This record gives sequence, C-alpha cells and structure tokens, in this order.
Amino acid sequence: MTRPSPATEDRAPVVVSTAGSFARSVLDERHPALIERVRRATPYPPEQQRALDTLLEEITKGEIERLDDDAPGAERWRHEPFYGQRWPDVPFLWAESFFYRKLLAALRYFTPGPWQGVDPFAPFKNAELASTKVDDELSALDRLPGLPVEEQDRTLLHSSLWGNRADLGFQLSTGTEGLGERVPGLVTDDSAALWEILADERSGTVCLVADNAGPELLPDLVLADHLLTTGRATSVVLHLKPYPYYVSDATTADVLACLDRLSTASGYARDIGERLRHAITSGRLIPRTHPFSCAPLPYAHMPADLRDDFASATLTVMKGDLNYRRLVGDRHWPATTPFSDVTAYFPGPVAALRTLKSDVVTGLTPDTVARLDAGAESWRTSGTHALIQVRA
Ligand SMILES: O=P(O)(O)OC[C@H]1O[C@](O)(CO)[C@@H](O)[C@@H]1O
Repeated sequence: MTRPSPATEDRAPVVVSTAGSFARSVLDERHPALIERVRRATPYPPEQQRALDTLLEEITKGEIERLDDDAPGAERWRHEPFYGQRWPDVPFLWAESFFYRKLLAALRYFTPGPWQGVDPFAPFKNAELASTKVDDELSALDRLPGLPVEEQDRTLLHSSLWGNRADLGFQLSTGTEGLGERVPGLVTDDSAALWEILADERSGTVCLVADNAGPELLPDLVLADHLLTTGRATSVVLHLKPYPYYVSDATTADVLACLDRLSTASGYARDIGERLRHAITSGRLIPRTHPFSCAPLPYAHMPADLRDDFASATLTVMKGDLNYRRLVGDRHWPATTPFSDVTAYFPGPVAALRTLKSDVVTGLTPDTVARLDAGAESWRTSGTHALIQVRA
C-alpha cells in the first residue's frame, strides 16, 4: 500500500466542524434532505422507516455509531477510529462515505430479502435520464460526424467535463434551477497535454473513472466510444461504483440504462449505442467495480491491484469532484500547490475532468486565484467553474 508523502500528511484534512463551511452544510442540510427524499421516492416498509428515523437522529444529534450489518465488505468499517465521536468532528470524506454506507444498511440494501439490491436513488436517476433535456443532447449528436476530428475531440471532452454538473447530491442544496451560469473558460486547461498522451502511437488502455450516472455518464460513454473509434484507445476500462453512492454515482445498472437510452434513440446516438454494446461484448469496453471506489480514502491509499490497473493504462481519466478530492487528497491545499506534486504518487498519467463543487483545488496560478477571489460568487463550490488537469 502506497502512502502519501510526508508533505501530504502534514496538510490539514477537510473536516466538517467549521460552522458555515461547505462541508458542514453537506452534513447539516444535504444528508437530512436526502433521507426525506429517499422516503418519499420509494414506499419502504416500517422496519426501514424506523431505521431511517434512527439514522436521522444519529446524524443530527448523536455520535457516530458502528454499522450493524455484516454484509460483504462491512468488515472494512469494523476498526475505524471515529466511532463515538460527533459527526462534525471527523474528516469530511470519511463522514460522507460512512453516511452513504449507513443509509444503504438502513434500507436493507445488502440484506438478503425483498429489498436487497434495490437502488434507493434509482427513481431520481431514472427521472433525469428520461428528461427531454437528454433527448435534446442525444439529438445534438447528429452533428458530430460532420465536424473535423479536433472539433469532435474538444466537443466530446467538454461535454464529458460539463456533464459533471449533473449531480443529484449537489442539486439537493442548489435545486435544479440553483446551478449558476457556467463560466466560460476553465480555471485551468491541460487538454492539449491530454490529447498528446492519447496521440501516442502505442495506444493502449484508457481507464475512465466514472462519476455520476445519467446526464454525466452518457457523455462519458460517448467519449469512450470516440476514443475507441478514433484509435486513441484499444480498450477502455470503465470504473463504476459497486453499490449506490453519493446519490447519483454510476453503477453497472446505470451503464445499462444509458445503453438502452442510446439504443432506443434515433440517428447517431443510436449508432453510438450499438457500437458501445458491441464494445462490451467484444471486451473493448470493460466495466469494473472495485470496492475501493466506495472507500473513504484518497487514491494515495489505493490497494495494489487497483494501482496495477492504473499503472498499465495509457491514461487514467478521473471524473468529477469526489474523484478529484480523492486524487489530490481532501486537504486544505493552497490553490497554487502544483497538481503534479499532489499526484506524484499516482502510478501513471492521470487527468482530472471536474466542475468545482467543494473547497479543494490545486494547480492554479496566483493570478487566476486572485481573479477568482475578487469575484462575488463562491467559485470553489458553486459548480460554475471547471478544470482539466493532467499529470503526464
Ligand atoms: O458528483 P461529484 O462531482 O463527485 O460531486 C460530489 C459532490 O458531493 C460532495 O462531496 C458534497 O456532497 C462535493 O464534493 C461535491 O459537490
């Protein structure tokens, strides 16, 4: 197991406790709101309703209690140091991750019986995927084959990047209308380096570490198809979550739902859907669900088998805010800390495609930070800004 450098360990982790902080608002507002939404979306029986009451009581007034299920994987939570502490006093990444695991336990997601494997977030994900906005995005793909390849590259990279705003956890506090206007121009843009890595003649595997389902996963899949059809990748390993997580994170079921959506569309979207189905059956698009994908740990602590996966890839693309926090470490870095320093441990070339939805950021120039800080909005957390960062 690789440990982060001492410099990484020295930097304070993001904890929840600071009143008025972004992290605190997630625990105080988003998590209770999510429990209520889950209750309303699915008619869970009394046992689960009571377990939800208990969880709500614990996260709002109580101390962190141990998991009380023994589902596969539960043992990884047995020896955590935070039990008995108050929720706001522990690292943000850990608190969020444990909350999602407890929510699933309350809903009997892992317990053999009628509710096993029922995704509590599926009603929200399905509604998003069925939206007319998605119809419009799929129709817009008809224009793609008419564009020069460089323009296709840019369009598909940016739609995968900005697709990251489609995050149902985020919408719990902003509302669907609450996302601010996208700010044109990225806070940092290493896309030239990204295409350079992929232009290497010895093209190989690209690892695409997915984030949200539906409106983010669709452009991710379209990008995967583009990499395969243009020969930038001989195969794409698509890392998904092994169980529902952070509301809208993509699971295998969500990939299948996207493929259905593409295949039942018309025009070029349908062609892409057919190619992607074939890519899976022929082993060129490889879904993977590593348990570490739901671990409350930074990638610096990844296990050897996952490290080997990333080490053998031409490029690993990390999608989204949570993957970014885990990639650089969920710590209070000065925003000018070089991205290449904080990702030096990563076993191969890595790219982050992320809209900014939490406090953590690295790799910005002093001028950019000064300009952003001078603006009125909370650029770090509002989802209005985005970045493409690469460490070759
Ligand atoms: O879906 P993403 O981009 O990983 O974002 C996850 C979101 O959840 C948070 O962890 C807060 O719940 C933020 O970091 C971010 O806004």
